[in-house]
Amino acid sequence: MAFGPTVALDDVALTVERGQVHALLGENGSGKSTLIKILAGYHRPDPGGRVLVAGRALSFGNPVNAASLGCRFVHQDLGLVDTLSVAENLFLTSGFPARWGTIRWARLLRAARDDLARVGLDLDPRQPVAGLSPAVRTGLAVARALRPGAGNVALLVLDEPTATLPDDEVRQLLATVRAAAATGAGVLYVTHHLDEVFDIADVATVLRDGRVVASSAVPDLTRTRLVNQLLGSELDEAHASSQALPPPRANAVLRVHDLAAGQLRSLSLQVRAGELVGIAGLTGSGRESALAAVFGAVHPEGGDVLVDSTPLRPGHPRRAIDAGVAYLPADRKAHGGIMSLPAAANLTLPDLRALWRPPMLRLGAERVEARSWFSRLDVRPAGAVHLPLAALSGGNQQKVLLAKWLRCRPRVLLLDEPTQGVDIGAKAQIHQRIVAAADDGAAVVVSSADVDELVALCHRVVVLRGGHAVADLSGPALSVPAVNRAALAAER
Ligand SMILES: Nc1ncnc2c1ncn2[C@@H]1O[C@H](COP(=O)(O)OP(=O)(O)OP(=O)(O)O)[C@@H](O)[C@H]1O
Repeated sequence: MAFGPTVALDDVALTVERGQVHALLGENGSGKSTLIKILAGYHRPDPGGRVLVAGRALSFGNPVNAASLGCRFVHQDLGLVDTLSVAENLFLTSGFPARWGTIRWARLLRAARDDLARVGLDLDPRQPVAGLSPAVRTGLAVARALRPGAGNVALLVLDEPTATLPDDEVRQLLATVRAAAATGAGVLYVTHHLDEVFDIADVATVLRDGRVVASSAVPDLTRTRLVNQLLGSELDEAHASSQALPPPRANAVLRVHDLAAGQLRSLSLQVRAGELVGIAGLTGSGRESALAAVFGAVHPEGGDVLVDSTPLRPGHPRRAIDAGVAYLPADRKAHGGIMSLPAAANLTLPDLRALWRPPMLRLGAERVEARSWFSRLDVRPAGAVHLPLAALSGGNQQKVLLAKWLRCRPRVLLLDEPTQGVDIGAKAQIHQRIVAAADDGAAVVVSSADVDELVALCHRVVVLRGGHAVADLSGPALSVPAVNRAALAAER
């Protein structure tokens, strides 16, 4: 299957067995999403290929046929309705049990309990979805996909279900995935996390440049072998992420005092020029809203933010940008970029001054600049600056959005989940760029569910729990177990 000159998939063959978890891995842009979109009936591949589901041929470009053959998909966007209950969400796609035009609630609740038990979820089906943790929400989407009322399930496809989940929630979700395979469905599981492959997968297939480079039984694999299959060369993973950090300067650039927003009750923080500070915490700890509140993307309920001793006006992101603050949000599709605009335009959007020759924007110069950032962050395909952002793979979109803020040479760089969806090689490149921005004098704050990432990347890590900072770890006290201990300790 090709998009113009880009061959996204080339002669791909794989078999997912019933009752097994089959991991699908590959660098950003290697073709994973394209394969899933073909299975889901979204893309029609070039003639010649075929897909059999439980022995029956899939009719390409036809989502209804994919569903009737028993293919189910849990995409990164889970498609849950927050204002409805767990039970109502379960029945949304398959229809509610009804008699004489009235919903039979008792029957619905009974069936919902069975659906939840099938994937090991201990939930009250009457509770609203809005209050559920991300892992439980994903588990609920899995339970919905496996509902017997929705027909026989032959294949369950999960697209990076753990991309931004904290460790303890990943464990919870993996148990749900195991339970899903135990129901007899074949599970195709897309991930960038190698640990998960060894935790739950029976088989791992690796794509590179649209081709299958290896398909191995997981017991026959080692981590090094898998990394080599992914990257096509040796990569010293430890070296890639843990690097000697340049020391921070003396002057505090960012001062946050008693900030409150959403689940964040009180955050006070000083970040010096050249300093990399991590923010850790479980779902609900206040971590998710912390950086958005500092930037003003959400209106804080209280507190002050100062950049170089000048207070920012709360809830006014444009003022924050003018003061030299850059913010990469966690949800790149909703808030991070404009998917329909070319990648080059996304890159230059926050600061067009150098490209503006009234009454025209110098589009040629914009492309030249975008190409140079593409090469610095190894965005692929290298010549794709003119393509809409939506046409880049997820990990490459993330690199473009990071480049957009690095280009502004911010005084304060706020990064929410900066390496979500990026492959292990690209993660190391992104870390190097973030360290370079700090070395250039930026005060950097990184919020991430990935504690390994924070410990490898930051001078110190502030741990949030119950909306408050409960630990500030640095030097020898900074380690993955220490951060996890602080994040998990009993609520105050
Ligand atoms: N609609 C499209 N138009 C043009 N090119 C596309 C389109 N969709 C995908 N591509 C290209 O096809 C290739 C494969 O992309 P795909 O999204 O399948 O990668 P992926 O393995 O899912 O990557 P990631 O891990 O970053 O999500 C990439 O080079 C991508 O830019």
